[in-house]
Amino acid sequence: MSTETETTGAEVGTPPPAGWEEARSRVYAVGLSAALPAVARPLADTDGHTLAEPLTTRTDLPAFPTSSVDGWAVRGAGPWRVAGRVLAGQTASPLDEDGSTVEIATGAMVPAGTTAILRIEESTRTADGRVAGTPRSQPEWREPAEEAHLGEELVPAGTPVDPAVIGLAASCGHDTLRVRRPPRAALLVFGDELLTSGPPGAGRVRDALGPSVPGWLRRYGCQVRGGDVVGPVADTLPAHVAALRGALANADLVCTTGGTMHGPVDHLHPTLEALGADYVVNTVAVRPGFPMLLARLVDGDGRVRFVAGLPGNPQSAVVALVSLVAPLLAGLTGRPMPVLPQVTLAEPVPGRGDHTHLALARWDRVAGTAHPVRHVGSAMLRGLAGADGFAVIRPGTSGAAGDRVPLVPLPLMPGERS
Ligand SMILES: Nc1nc2c(c(=O)[nH]1)N[C@H]1C(S)=C(S)[C@@H](COP(=O)(O)OP(=O)(O)OC[C@H]3O[C@@H](n4cnc5c(N)ncnc54)[C@H](O)[C@@H]3O)O[C@H]1N2
Ligand code: MOO
Repeated sequence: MSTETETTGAEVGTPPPAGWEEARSRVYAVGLSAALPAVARPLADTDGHTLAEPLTTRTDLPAFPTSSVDGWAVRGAGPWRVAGRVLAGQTASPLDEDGSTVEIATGAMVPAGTTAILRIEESTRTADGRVAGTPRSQPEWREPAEEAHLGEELVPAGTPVDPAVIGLAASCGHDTLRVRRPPRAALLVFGDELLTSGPPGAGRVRDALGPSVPGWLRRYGCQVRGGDVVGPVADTLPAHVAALRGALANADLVCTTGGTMHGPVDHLHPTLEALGADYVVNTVAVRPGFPMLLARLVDGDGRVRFVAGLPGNPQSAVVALVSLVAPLLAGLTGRPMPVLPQVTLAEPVPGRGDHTHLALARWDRVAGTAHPVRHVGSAMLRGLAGADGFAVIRPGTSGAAGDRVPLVPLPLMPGERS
């Protein structure tokens, strides 16, 4: 296996851990260079995809002068003689004579020659059947190109496609969009000590990651199918190699949990070596989560897939997701590198020496403050379940109340937490 940095001397062949920010940018750049192919998809099938090119409008928006009320399109001074009717969806004949009007529906094309539109509820009829009333002074129709000009860029490439983008694309004439699909992810859980049901005890713990990591991956926009979650995989090298080979068949990204260190039954590194992977990042100077890694495999036909090694301690596994997997997925889908919000620490947070400290915190978005939570050991999940993200305490510093620091958010959905 190739390693891209020099050795420390302490352990020949082992590169020093990457700095946390350096690891994130390296992973993002490698993801972007392996971005998923751009494909044309029918509009209704693009939710959750990413725009591979800017969204531009195929017409002026609106494409024609459009009535914004039900009423009378009039020409000149009233009362007006009724010359016909124009409904939404029809092309309107011009109003040729002063003193004439056509009944007009909301959304209908405004006839050429119209000087005003009179709302239906503000109109009356004269004894001889003509229309009378005083049109409001402000225009009651939308001018062509009021919203956008033909060819104008409305949304940049790299934007996640959501219902608002889909609606906009439809309204300006698109049948398909060029998009990158959601990455497909798989999960392998390593550890013979793991139970998949019932309470822990007698040296065994419940697998907390098999049931939870797919939900985080989906919240980051991945597709994870039921059959893509495998484990616990037996703690032998052949079982690991077979499981990883199988998972890589259909996935852009395989996450593994546990086995990242060099204990007697930690097989991840030899497995990666057996499959010919190379490291993008191998350990990161962050606590918790230090042994996290990202490796890359390139097929004979040039297809690139990634393996994210999440440490076995459950909170550390989530730290690896927010630290490495999130920027990788942004790169793979051609989205921008996630920008971290700045928050004000509400309480002091200790540093972790030369390492970045990711400290679980509740984020008060209104006040812009981060409040450290309790129960934050790397083997614990209690603090995580009440947190919104991790406050970032830079190497060689500690956080004092009032300090401004970045926060890495958990990919929670609206309505989750407060
Ligand atoms: N000699 C050293 N030992 C360890 C070091 C070190 O620097 N030197 N680092 C520690 C750190 S930091 C972490 S994090 C862990 C990472 O270990 P692995 O990724 O190899 O994970 P395991 O050894 O398989 O498991 C660690 C821990 O987590 C529990 N675990 C594993 N999978 C799950 C799961 N799916 N659900 C719940 N709990 C899980 C496992 O039972 C262990 O308790 O290494 C330290 N050791
Ligand atoms: O860094 Mo380990 O990931 O402390 O638990």
